[in-house]
Parts: sequence; structure tokens; C-alpha cells
Amino acid sequence: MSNYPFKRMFVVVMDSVGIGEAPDAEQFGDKGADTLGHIAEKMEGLKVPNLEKLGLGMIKKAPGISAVSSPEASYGIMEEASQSKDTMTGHWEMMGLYIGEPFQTFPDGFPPDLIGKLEEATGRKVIGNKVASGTEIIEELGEAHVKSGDLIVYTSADSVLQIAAHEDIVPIEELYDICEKARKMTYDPPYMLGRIIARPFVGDAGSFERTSNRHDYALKPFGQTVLNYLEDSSLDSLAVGKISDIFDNEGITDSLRTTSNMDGMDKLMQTIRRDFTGLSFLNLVDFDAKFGHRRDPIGYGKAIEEFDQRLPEVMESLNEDDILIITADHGNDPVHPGTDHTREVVPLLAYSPSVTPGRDLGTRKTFADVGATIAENFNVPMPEYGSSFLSILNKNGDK
Ligand SMILES: O=P(O)(O)O[C@H]1O[C@H](CO)[C@@H](O)[C@H]1O
Ligand SMILES: [Mn+2]
Ligand SMILES: [Mn+2]
Repeated sequence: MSNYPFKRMFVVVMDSVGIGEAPDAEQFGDKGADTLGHIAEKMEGLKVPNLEKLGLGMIKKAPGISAVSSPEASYGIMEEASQSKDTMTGHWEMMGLYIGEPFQTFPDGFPPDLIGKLEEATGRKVIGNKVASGTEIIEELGEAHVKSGDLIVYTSADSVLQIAAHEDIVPIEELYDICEKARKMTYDPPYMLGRIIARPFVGDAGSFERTSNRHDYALKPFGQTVLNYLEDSSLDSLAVGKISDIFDNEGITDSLRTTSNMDGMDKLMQTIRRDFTGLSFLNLVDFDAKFGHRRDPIGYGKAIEEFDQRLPEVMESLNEDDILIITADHGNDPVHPGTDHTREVVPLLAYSPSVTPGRDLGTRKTFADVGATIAENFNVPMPEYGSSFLSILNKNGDK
């Protein structure tokens, strides 16, 4: 028996699976956004029996998703407090930080002095330098890049500087080195960019394909997160998928990289089979990168169905004193105009074999409630933001 209500907590972030516009969606240009709802409509009914059994229909009704009489999980809705809808802010807030000022974005491309510095430091010219979708810009400029060796630099509505390069033209190690240089140049004000992202691709003109050698170089979280508190208390803080990039390795005791959502689920299972005490924190980025930004509601719907099919295996493998929390970090409605994230509320489903299911966790005003719950469970310092819902899960002391 462990000393904690839950010996192991598994947090699964379905990247960008929002469940409807946030109260402040209009400020973000996202009125009417509804990632899950619109996908379910396009799919003419989403087949997610396992999420439905957990209680998804208690917080979101959509074609194929209905409320059940006895949900197996406790359920709620979370709003993001931070003034941003990107991945870093979503995850940092989940672990207890509040980001008041959004990171800087560059809707007109990066200023000439920064591009000049990058060209000087890398010995390669820059092409692109505009807001673009990653798959479209390699179609547009990939051939020119292959001929000249120039770097394709682009950004988005997020605070990102992305560098795309063909793996045969700019070897991966060189691309990573270039990104590290770009990271150093933009770490501090006036740029203070959220992320530099290496975007390697392969193939021939007309059929270029991005590879899983993508690498993100984030800023360090602006303060201590629950991950640091776990690490400081000699508990495990396992990062699966992009989590270690998102936190720039802060507060992470072990990191397992992934190549896809299904690989992410395999690695989650690996952590379930390990003996540890603490957190296993997984991000499933395909929803966002492969389908949300690509505005592909059918691909997105199938990916959600595929995820759903993996849930029984996960739930059956959990020990009595484990808990699984499923949530998301922002929306990315594939039928919304543009190709960017959308300001939405996210699902909160919490399942443990030993907890009386079906508790209503209500509408949480910040993602930080997840971090606060983890902190209270492991008796580590509480984050500045967030209030724990552990007592709701434990109500009646029946755990
Ligand atoms: O269009 P691609 O290259 O997938 O980029 C998307 O991925 C970035 C990071 O998640 C976002 O900022 C968005 O620009
Ligand atoms: Mn995200
Ligand atoms: Mn994204």
C-alpha cells in the first residue's frame, strides 16, 4: 500500500480535443468553435463507446455521443484561465502556472534583423518567413530549398519559429544545431518566442512528407510547476510524447519519446507496467498536428475512434490505487476558418478502479485544478493556481 490516495496518476492529454467554445472565445476570434462537436457531425456519429461509458456524454452531447445512466468516470469541463490557446500555456497551466501575457507572435513574419542573425549564424539563407501551414509551405518552397539549401522559416498564430528542411539537404543534426542557435537568439525579450520547431521532411517534389524527427525547443516554464514539486520530493514524473519538450525537461525524471498517437498509447502501457510512484503524463499530438491544423475532420474523427479502442486495455491494466485523467490543452476545430487552434473548453474524465464513479466535477475555472489535485494527492507544495478536486473523488471516504 502506498501512502497516497493514488500511488500513480496517469494524465492523458488528447492534444486539441476541445468540446466547445470557451466563454471568452470571441476575444480569440473563435466564436462557435467546437472541435469534438463538429467532428462528430462530419462523421455522422462518432463511435466512441469507451469514452461514452466513461461519461463523455455527460459533458458533451454530439452525434454518436450520449449521456449514460452510470458513467464509469467522474466528469467535468475545464476552462483555460491563461490568455493564450497554445500547447505550452495549456500544459503549463495544467501543472499550476498562469500565463497572463500571451507569448509574442509574428503575423507578418520575423523582423529582418532576426532573419539576418540567423543567416549569419547558420551560413544558410532564409526563405518563406511568413505565416503558413507546414505541409503547404514545403509543397510551395520545398523544391527551391532542395536546390539552394536555403532554410524554410515559417510561423503561425502561435508563438513559434519553425524551420523546415529536407533530411538529405540539411542533415538532422545540422537542423537541430540551427534550431538551437535560433533558440538562443529568441529566448529573451524582445523576441521571447514560445517555441522553435525543427520540421524535417523527406521525399520528392509533389510528395514531400514530414518525419517524426520533429523537435521542439521551448522556453523553460516561467515558474515552478507541480512537475518540479514531484521531482523535488523524489517522486516519479514520467513524460511521454511531447511533454518533455513542452516543459523543456523541467521537473521530469524520465522521458519516453513517441512517433504517433498509437505509439503514445503503447508507451503509456509501458509506464503502466512499470512500478513507480507519481505521475505519468502523456501528450497525444497527432490529433492536433495531423488533423486539426490540417482541417481534416474525418481523419481527426478516425483518430479519436482509434484512441477510444485503446481505452479498455488501459483501464483493465490499472491497479486499484491508480487513476487515469483524460483531458485536452485547447481546441483545434477542423471546420473553423484558418488552420490554428481554437479557444475552447476541454473535457475532464477521471477514472479509477477503486473510486465510486460518476461524480460531477463541475466546470473548473482553470486547467490548474489538475495540477492542484496531483499536488494534494502526493502531498507536495500546492501550485499558486488551481484548486484540487481530490476530495470530490474521495467523497464519503470510500477510497
Ligand atoms: O502547420 P504546422 O507546421 O503543422 O504547424 C502547427 O504546429 C505548430 C506547433 O504545434 C503550430 O503553431 C502550427 O503552426
Ligand atoms: Mn496542443
Ligand atoms: Mn498545434
